[in-house]
Amino acid sequence: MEPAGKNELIISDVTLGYGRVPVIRHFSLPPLRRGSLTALIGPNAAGKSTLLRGLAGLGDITGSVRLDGQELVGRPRAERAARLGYMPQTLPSGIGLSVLETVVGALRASPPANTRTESPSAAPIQRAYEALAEIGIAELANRSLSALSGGQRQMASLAQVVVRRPEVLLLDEPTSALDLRYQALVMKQAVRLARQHGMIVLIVLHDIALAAQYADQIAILHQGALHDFGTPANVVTSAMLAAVYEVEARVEHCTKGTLQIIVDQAE
Ligand SMILES: Nc1ncnc2c1ncn2[C@@H]1O[C@H](COP(=O)(O)OP(=O)(O)OP(=O)(O)O)[C@@H](O)[C@H]1O
Repeated sequence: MEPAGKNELIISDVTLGYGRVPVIRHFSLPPLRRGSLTALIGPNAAGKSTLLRGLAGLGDITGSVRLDGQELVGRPRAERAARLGYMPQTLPSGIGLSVLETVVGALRASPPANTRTESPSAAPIQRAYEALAEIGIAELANRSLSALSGGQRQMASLAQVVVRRPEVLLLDEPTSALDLRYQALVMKQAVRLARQHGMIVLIVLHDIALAAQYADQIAILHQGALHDFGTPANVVTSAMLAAVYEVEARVEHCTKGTLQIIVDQAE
């Protein structure tokens, strides 16, 4: 029998915010398994970014975050960063550096915690090239990061996280600046990283249809608390959209588990 919490990320009773005011209050999720992709959705200012930052070790957090049964809250930032890869919503411009240099820099700053990589002994530059090729932007390797478009920079930022092969991927709106092709590419890569490398992927999305198409489960955050958690088919409902987003909308289920949300424009 597996020891308690093995292969799982368990978030329990987490509270955090800015100054004295908590944004996230007593937040818990059912265990997130290795190999799974969970979408975190919710309205603007619900606290999604705050939660991801707290999980990544940025900001004072109380409660418990256990990975493989080991408590992460209170552990040194570097240790957490090695196990949890975090892609922030606001991306650094990396002035003067090429995309490749920023990916090498990310790898050197926070080397993988273990050797669960295909080529653990490969040189950082080779690994960085591999990461860029893996997410489909090898042609950007020698471009200056600060000269990229918003979408290209988002892809480069993803490469900076993926290259480290963390056990947990925390991605804050990684598709917000991407066109349709790259949205699908990023979501497919996220699923692949979960399945092939046993990562636990937690990804903030505003596009509920995209979340429903790719996520194994969806967590809905509303005013700093968990509103619901479950499979897309179970949690994406007209009642949820009315309660959480305050919109009148229909949810139409299409083929292959996809869905369409039609918002009633009438005031
Ligand atoms: N640095 C900060 N200092 C003080 N308050 C903050 C800070 N960052 C965010 N907040 C507040 O915390 C709350 C949650 O913000 P957060 O960015 O986590 O929401 P979000 O769900 O990610 O929103 P969005 O979908 O708009 O990105 C908001 O009320 C916001 O004003």
